[in-house]
Amino acid sequence: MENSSASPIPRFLPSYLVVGTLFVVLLRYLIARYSYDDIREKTERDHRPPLLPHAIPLLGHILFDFLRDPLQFALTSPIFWQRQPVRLKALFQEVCIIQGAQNIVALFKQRGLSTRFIHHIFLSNVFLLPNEAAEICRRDDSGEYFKPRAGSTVHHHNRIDFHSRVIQNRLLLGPGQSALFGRLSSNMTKRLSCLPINTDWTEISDLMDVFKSDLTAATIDALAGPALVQRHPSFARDIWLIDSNITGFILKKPRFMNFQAHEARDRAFQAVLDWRSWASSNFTPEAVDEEGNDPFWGSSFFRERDKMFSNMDGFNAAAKASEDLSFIWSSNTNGIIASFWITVEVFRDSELLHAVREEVSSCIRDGEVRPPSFDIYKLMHQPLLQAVFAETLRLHVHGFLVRHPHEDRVLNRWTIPGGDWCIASSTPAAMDPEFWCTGESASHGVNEFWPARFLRWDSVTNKLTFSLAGTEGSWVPFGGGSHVCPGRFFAKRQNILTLALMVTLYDCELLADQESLDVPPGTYPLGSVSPRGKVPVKMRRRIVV
Ligand code: HEM
Repeated sequence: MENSSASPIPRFLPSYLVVGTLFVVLLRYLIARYSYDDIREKTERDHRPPLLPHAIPLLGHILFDFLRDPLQFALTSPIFWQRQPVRLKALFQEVCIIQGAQNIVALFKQRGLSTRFIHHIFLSNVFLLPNEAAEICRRDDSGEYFKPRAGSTVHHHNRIDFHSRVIQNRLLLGPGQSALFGRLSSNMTKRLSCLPINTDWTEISDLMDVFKSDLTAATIDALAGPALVQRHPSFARDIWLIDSNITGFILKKPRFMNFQAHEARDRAFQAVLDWRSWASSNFTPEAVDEEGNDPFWGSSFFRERDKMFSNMDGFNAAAKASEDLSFIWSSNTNGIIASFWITVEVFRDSELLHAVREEVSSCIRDGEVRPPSFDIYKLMHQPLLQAVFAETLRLHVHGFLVRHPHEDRVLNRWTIPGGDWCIASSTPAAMDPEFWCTGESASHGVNEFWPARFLRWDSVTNKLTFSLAGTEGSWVPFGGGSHVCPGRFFAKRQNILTLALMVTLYDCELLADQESLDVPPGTYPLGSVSPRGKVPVKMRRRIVV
């Protein structure tokens, strides 16, 4: 019989190894915990944010809860509720969580922090950017300003970040804005006043359908002209099928696991490819109107982008279609879902609805009620309407604002190491009761829709005024700094005009239960968050005199 005591490995060794490893892990954790508390208490400048203690040496923090439900994690994890920056180690990479309103403001003030990698992920994984063009984007380290970043060797014509922002800003913030906004207003008025609803109550199985079809088509027509949707009637629907599967695309879920979404993306991609080819072959310089737009490309924006991409290396027809599809998706997703919420929030509170209708009707031009024509400037400056818009975004927009500094950056008293990813979440900022539930809003919980958080009584004019003063770093639905959303004015107009049209033209009663309106579990927050379920309503046309 074999004697077990003859084994070369002593019997007690495995237990020693286990105990020893546990001891080292615990010791590391305690040291990290100690240095975290120590650094937290120091107030001098030039300190790296404390590294959150982690037990597993190489792997660092494995945030299973984050991966399972990122929005819930941002709402509840102490990591996001520190009011000061902290560092995490995830595999070999350090990540800085920037938090505390002043630190978020300081992050926005930094110049030249790249966000291009986010666009890359979306373009390559979701919108099928071909490899050659993706490589040009990946290599562009020249930054978004006219003067390229020191040390960058990228050719001027390949500076995609810079060139695309110039053209984008011209459309959304510069001379293209007034014609774009005019087209948006008239398309929205036409589409929303013709919903198949008469003066009897009509049940609609999901109010969101109105937004995903009619309002989406109005928005696409305003940007790209009517030909895209006319030639491809399923385009608006396909955009939303892509949207509801966006994380699957980002994570590269294979086609057999995501068949319907892949089919929708193929169709949407082919639609843009076809529309671009049609616009390019039919365009003539004589078709350009006095504002620089033409009926083929819909606006000078897509025409100028076409020229810009043609000057770049590696951009064939497929690459151009991928970029345009990505832009069309991003100009619809957040704004349309927010427009849905602003409408729901007002229709479900009869007192608020009454007050909103009063403001809206004061902006209808005399005698122009069928369909209503608004004094848009006046409409956009109504205090309650602006407060309702701001509160809608506070409650329903959740996202991570990501930046990648190449070199060390100083944010107030913290030094952020170059090369670390910086992540700020709009969620704790928007949901902090210590900020939002004070003064006259003290009795209104942070989850309550309470637009008065943004209203002040002006004792000089004796009028209510809307104000965002003091909310810097706390109200950040559009991000901030040089990467702040360029579509914010477009979104404001789209939201407030939607609300004005809906409350003027229709009565609407919500039939949905609270659960359908809740945030869906497992939400990856990428901006405006859709409701969990369908939102049935009954609607009827109002008799507008
Ligand atoms: C309620 C509606 C919207 C919300 C909540 C929203 C939110 C955002 C946020 C958070 C960012 C990133 C900002 C940052 O990193 O600091 C962003 C970027 C962007 N948004 Fe919006 N957005 C909205 C509507 C729109 C619309 C309507 C358009 C176009 C018509 C648009 C076009 C863009 C573009 C092109 C960028 C990239 C800017 C850059 O990287 O420089 N957005 N948006």
